Amino acid sequence: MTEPVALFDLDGTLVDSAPDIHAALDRLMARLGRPGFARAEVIGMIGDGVRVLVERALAARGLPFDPAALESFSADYTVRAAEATALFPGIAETLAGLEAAGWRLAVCTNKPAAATAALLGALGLSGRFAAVGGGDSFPVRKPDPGHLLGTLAAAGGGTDRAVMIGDHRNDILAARGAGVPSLFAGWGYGRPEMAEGAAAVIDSPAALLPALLALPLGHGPG
Ligand SMILES: O=C(O)COP(=O)(O)O
Ligand SMILES: [Mg+2]
Repeated sequence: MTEPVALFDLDGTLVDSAPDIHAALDRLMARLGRPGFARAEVIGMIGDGVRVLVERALAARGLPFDPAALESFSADYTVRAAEATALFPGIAETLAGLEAAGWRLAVCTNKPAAATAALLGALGLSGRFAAVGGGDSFPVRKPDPGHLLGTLAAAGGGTDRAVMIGDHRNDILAARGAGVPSLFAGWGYGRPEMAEGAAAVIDSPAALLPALLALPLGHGPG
């Protein structure tokens, strides 16, 4: 039997990345001669991938979508994604605890693969994950279950022994579509109503490890 797989969302679940996303959006706005944003506005724009993020930011400043702005944001953000971004407190212990319990770890994020790889590398997490599925790794992305299923397959796992942990409606919907249970990361960027359909809402990373280990994920390896 394959090992259980924990599929983690990235932004707002493993890492507090809003400061660097915010800074990169403000730099884009400065280049366009527009004012920057408040942190809460930026947090409300995160979750549907970089194209939608830039689209929302431009729209908030009365500007139409522009592929050049998207390219400009992406080039800047990818090399500066880890300036202020860190794991949420308690996440490192959660990952270590899962590994010690024989779980495989994976990342399923709508953040593009290049920025994801740069960020995980800067945080010293490269190699900790059996698979990393970015927002442009597959033809589809969350909430499409194909993103989760593709990441899970790359991690060598099966839907009978996997769980998705995420802070956005898209994470919960992708899991439901894939037939995988999900836990809602209450410490993240999503609004409480986005948890609908999750097996449970977890309030802090410290509470995540016991919740994961208590899940009935088929029969254990031994
Ligand atoms: O890039 C986004 O919009 C969100 O990324 P996430 O899927 O890791 O939360
Ligand atoms: Mg997220």
